Amino acid sequence: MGTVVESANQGAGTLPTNKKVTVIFVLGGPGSGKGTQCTNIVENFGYTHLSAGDLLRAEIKSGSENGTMISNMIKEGKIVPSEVTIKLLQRAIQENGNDKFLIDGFPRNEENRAAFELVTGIEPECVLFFDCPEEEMERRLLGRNQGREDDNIETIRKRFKVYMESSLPVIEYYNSKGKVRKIDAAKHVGEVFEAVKAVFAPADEKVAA
Ligand SMILES: Nc1ncnc2c1ncn2[C@@H]1O[C@H](COP(=O)(O)OP(=O)(O)OP(=O)(O)O)[C@@H](O)[C@H]1O
Ligand SMILES: Nc1ccn([C@@H]2O[C@H](COP(=O)(O)O)[C@@H](O)[C@H]2O)c(=O)n1
Ligand SMILES: [Mg+2]
Repeated sequence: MGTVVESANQGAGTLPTNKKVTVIFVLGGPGSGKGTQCTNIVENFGYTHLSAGDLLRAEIKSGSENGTMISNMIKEGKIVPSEVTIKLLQRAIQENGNDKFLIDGFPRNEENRAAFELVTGIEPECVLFFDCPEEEMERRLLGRNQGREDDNIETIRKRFKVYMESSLPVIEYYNSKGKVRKIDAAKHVGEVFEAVKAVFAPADEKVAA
């Protein structure tokens, strides 16, 4: 498994205001544990976590003119038009003092991927892929209990279908570019994080540990 080495240019992108940032995309099926592991990465490696789903849910709560459309899409497990999600991500990056971001749950389809690259010029440093069997993801989502409107069996099945048809091809695209770091996400949280740490910790630190 490769390591994440911060460098001046590789994997960094420049936003319109010339803010130079390092971005890691965090992908995997619904309930694979992306948010859980991002919290661990933030605490240990100084990244800022941006969840596309959380930004969309906050946009609904803010009373935005797009709120009803976003809410309907989420209830149906569908992917919101890229321009909406990218604007939210761009704003969050610009407003944050950090220059290292975990972008969780994005890009979700080819349109997300291509539009983000075109608008921001950002290429991810790497893609963390949380690989988990569907039956385990279903069990986790049904037990999550966070009041999410899409954590019901009907919507969960739609989300799995969208994941298989639209999101997996994006992971395959990055895999073909050698950017994917695949993690077995079916294990316990602590074990999954051990595998995540191996991606982030530079090789010399691993030897010293
Ligand atoms: N390795 C794990 N083993 C068991 N339960 C887990 C594990 N990782 C996360 N969970 C639990 O599974 C549920 C889903 O986790 P999480 O919210 O991190 O997934 P996610 O990939 O962000 O999902 P979504 O795509 O729906 O946002 C949560 O209740 C979380 O506590
Ligand atoms: N790039 C994205 C990300 C998410 N959505 C919508 O939000 C829902 C929840 O996303 P989570 O990552 O929090 O599970 C998702 O099912 C989509 O409806 C999106 O449209 N585009
Ligand atoms: Mg999540």
